[in-house]
Amino acid sequence: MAFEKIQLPAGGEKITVNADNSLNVPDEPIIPFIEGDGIGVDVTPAMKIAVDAAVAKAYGGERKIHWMEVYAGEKATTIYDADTWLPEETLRAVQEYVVSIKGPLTTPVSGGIRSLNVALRQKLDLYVCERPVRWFKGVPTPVKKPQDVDMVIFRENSEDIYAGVEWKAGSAEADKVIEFLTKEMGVTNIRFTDECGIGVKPVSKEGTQRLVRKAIQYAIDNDRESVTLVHKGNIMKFTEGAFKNWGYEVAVEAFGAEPLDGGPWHAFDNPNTGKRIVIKDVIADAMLQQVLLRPEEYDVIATLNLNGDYLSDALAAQVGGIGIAPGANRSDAVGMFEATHGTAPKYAGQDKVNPGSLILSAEMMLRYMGWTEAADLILQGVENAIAKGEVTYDFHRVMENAKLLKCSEFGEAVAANM
Ligand SMILES: NC(=O)C1=CN([C@@H]2O[C@H](COP(=O)(O)OP(=O)(O)OC[C@H]3O[C@@H](n4cnc5c(N)ncnc54)[C@H](OP(=O)(O)O)[C@@H]3O)[C@@H](O)[C@H]2O)C=CC1
Ligand SMILES: O=C(O)CCC(=O)C(=O)O
Ligand SMILES: [Mg+2]
Repeated sequence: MAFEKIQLPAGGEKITVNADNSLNVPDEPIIPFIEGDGIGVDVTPAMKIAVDAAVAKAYGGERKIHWMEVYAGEKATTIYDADTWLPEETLRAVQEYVVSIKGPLTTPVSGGIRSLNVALRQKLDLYVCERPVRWFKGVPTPVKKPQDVDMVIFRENSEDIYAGVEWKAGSAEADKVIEFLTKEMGVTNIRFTDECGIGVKPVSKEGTQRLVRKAIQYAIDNDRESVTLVHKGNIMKFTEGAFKNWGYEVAVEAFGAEPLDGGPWHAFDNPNTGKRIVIKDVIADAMLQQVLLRPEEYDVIATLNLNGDYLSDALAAQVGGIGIAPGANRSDAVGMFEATHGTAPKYAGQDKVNPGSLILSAEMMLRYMGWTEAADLILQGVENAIAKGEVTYDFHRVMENAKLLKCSEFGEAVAANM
């Protein structure tokens, strides 16, 4: 079906998906992108500069990305109409073209959609939010040994309190739910039943296990030593506690893990390398201090939606901040790559912020497409630019003798340093 507002690029083809969810990536794929609100106008063009340069250098003209702009957020309201934040054809394009990339989107202050970012993930069932956290030499950080931080967060992306099942204090709906809980479910410990907001936290076995399975498979494929299930199961027994139990269960049933020293930790041998992979769990508050004090003990992390949101920004700070923290939202085949940071409105349009987060998200995208040579060049470009002290304001303000670059100039520096 044709699109109404989305313009197809002059050339290029669709990426397609095989029955086993592997991708067929043509030499000239069409990649949809959402520019993003706020600093999206700054970081998205800088990302495209770096990616186009990496692809050109890696494949000498034999491969090329054809970018196709699709709309969401404030830009969609100007292209479609004032109430259209997430057009149906954007969802269709992202699904049909399989691999896409997006800038940050503002959560509208009013209107039906709670968060466009969350809505995109839920509508496309992008249930894995993968956020790798590693340090690049030369990046200023608040910790003494940032090189010890090398973790990959697998954040469950479709459930938990992000499902948005909640009712405003004083509404008829909230009152009705409170009445049901107190009168029919025997709940006696809602402290103040008047003017009380109510939220529901759904966490399912299927939702948990499909996420944990991906995290363990990642550990196998990438020769990682451990997968840590992060939860607050001591307090939220039937949601976060169940996440932990179902996580161990999938390790046993799908990967043959066995209890380690009587449990609860488990382990199994990586079928590719023969090395042991440990499955362990840590309670979420303790985890926030563990990753600061003993980061070398943590590798792949599998966690619920809200814990993953907190943990990914906290860990990003340890390696330089969210200006350089990348991410991917994935279903079994569809991948939408996006920065960890938001729209940083006070910097919008100033060509100032760090595009590193979106550039490194594009690096994940290229690797997902199997274009590893181009992905490696992106890493090289980022590493070399930073090592030379060519950085944006966020790093510059805490570095000595560095050269202050604009956002677009950092994109060009990545391209020049491959
Ligand atoms: N996935 C998404 O699209 C996300 C969207 N959002 C949305 O973004 C909006 C703003 O959220 P907010 O909480 O302010 O968080 P932001 O991530 O937008 O900004 C917080 C601070 O982080 C720093 N920062 C963010 N991005 C960069 C960058 N590229 N380079 C350097 N520094 C950066 C800035 O710090 P400093 O001021 O110290 O320089 C900035 O003020 C909200 O509407 C929120 O809902 C939020 C998170 C994710
Ligand atoms: O959608 C939002 O506004 C916030 C999303 C977010 O914080 C994240 O994805 O890390
Ligand atoms: Mg966040």
